Amino acid sequence: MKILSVASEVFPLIKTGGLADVAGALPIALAGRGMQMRTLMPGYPAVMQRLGTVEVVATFDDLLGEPARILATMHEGLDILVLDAPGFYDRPGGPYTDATGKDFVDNWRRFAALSFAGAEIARGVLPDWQPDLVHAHDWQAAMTPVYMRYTGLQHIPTIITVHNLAFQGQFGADIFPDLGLPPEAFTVEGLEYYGDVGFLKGGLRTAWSITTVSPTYAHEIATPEYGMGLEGLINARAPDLVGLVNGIDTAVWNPETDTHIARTYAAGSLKQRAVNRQALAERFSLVQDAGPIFCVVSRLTWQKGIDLIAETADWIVEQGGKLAVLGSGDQGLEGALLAAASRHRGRIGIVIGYNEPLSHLMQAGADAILIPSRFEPCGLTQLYGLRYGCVPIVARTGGLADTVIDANEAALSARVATGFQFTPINAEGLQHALRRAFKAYNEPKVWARIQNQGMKSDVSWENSAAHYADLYSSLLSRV
Ligand SMILES: Nc1ncnc2c1ncn2[C@@H]1O[C@H](COP(=O)(O)OP(=O)(O)O[C@H]2O[C@H](CO)[C@@H](O)[C@H](O)[C@H]2O)[C@@H](O)[C@H]1O
Repeated sequence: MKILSVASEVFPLIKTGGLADVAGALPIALAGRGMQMRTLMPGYPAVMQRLGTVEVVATFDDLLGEPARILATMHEGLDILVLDAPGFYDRPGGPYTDATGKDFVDNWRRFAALSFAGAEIARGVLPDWQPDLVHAHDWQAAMTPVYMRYTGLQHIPTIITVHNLAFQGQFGADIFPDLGLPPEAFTVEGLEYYGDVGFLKGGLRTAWSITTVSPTYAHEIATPEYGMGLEGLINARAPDLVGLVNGIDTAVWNPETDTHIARTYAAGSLKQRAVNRQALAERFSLVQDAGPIFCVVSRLTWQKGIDLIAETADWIVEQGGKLAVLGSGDQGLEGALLAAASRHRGRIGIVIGYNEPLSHLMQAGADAILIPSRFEPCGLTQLYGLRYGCVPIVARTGGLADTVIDANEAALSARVATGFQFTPINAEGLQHALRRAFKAYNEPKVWARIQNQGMKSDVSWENSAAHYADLYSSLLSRV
């Protein structure tokens, strides 16, 4: 089976968040099941620099206003198609924002172009490869099924995966004439969204099937509380919606072989973690005492509940805990955390920025990872935590609820507990979970049992890849 995946970021070529991890790991997991997935992504400067040998497989004189080419290459086992369109992608900044962090004003055109190219590949513009099915990720690729629907390709199955409904790609109606679509695409059956153009809305309306990244989130987004205005549409499409929990790349995230950590270890040699713990404490200038180190690796945003961390930081220190935070994002939250760190030197350490190797050391050295998200479609850092014996303390929402087994009395005695969950999602809820975590931490046998059980959890792609493969097959059987 030939599948085209379309995504705006793919690890290890470029990553700003969890989407990249998933877009980079799923093709490899599917390869073992006889599926050939090629991934179309934009040629940002960071991507172009990393490419080895490329072959030009298609050219466009005018792709929504710019000349463009599609380059084919293999990169660390991934079959990549790069959309090389310098007018759209060759500029300083990140994938979506300029160097000052502001969204590019032409993001609608940049990602409509990506989607347009995806639809052209589905039409057969590559010399010897045409996909049987197209799988688009998030709003940046969501126009792919829209273009396919309105340009005569509706017979090819399409899937849109929602990694985060909060990001919808909504733009003024004035862009519509430049999208190269027939007028009927700007109706409630297509792109029209409260008078605007909604890229994700259009994808959700036109794709054959919708997936999101956990069963709980699939239920949640059908409610006004989590639906972000799209709950009506999500409900209407409920028969075509499924929640499939993400896996992680267990080769990249493997404490037995990880080259980013100070000492490798396995479930049977958890004592070796102490070396990583010490390296972590040094990196964050934390005192070396017996109190637990809680870490946070996250975008620093309201979604991720980082304000709850700031609110709880003093209390954690009072209880004898330490806090190591790696992340960047909202300036107010960065400021609040930096202020907490300067109040508690040696007890709270903050690194502002994005640092992939350091994120590995944190999972390998911290005792627990805090994830107090207000909503969390799946969450990956709790899965890394499980794999690394870094006990996850999570809000009971979305994929966090689906992947962590709360250490309540029953789960502890049945030896199935892998972490701590809390609700309501506020500072009191978090403190309550932390109180339970401190107690367990002070009973080394109990803590080790939770760590060990977590390390036994299946966080690989095996299960999910099988579900995706079944979904692809069932869609193809409808052709
Ligand atoms: N400062 C930093 N330095 C280094 N690494 C950092 C970092 N900040 C974050 N990361 C890394 O970025 C990734 C973030 O993953 P999350 O699951 O939290 O996803 P995110 O909210 O980006 O994505 C969305 O998509 C994913 C994938 O489907 C869903 O799991 C999630 O719920 C949804 O919100 C992790 O690999 C994490 O280690």
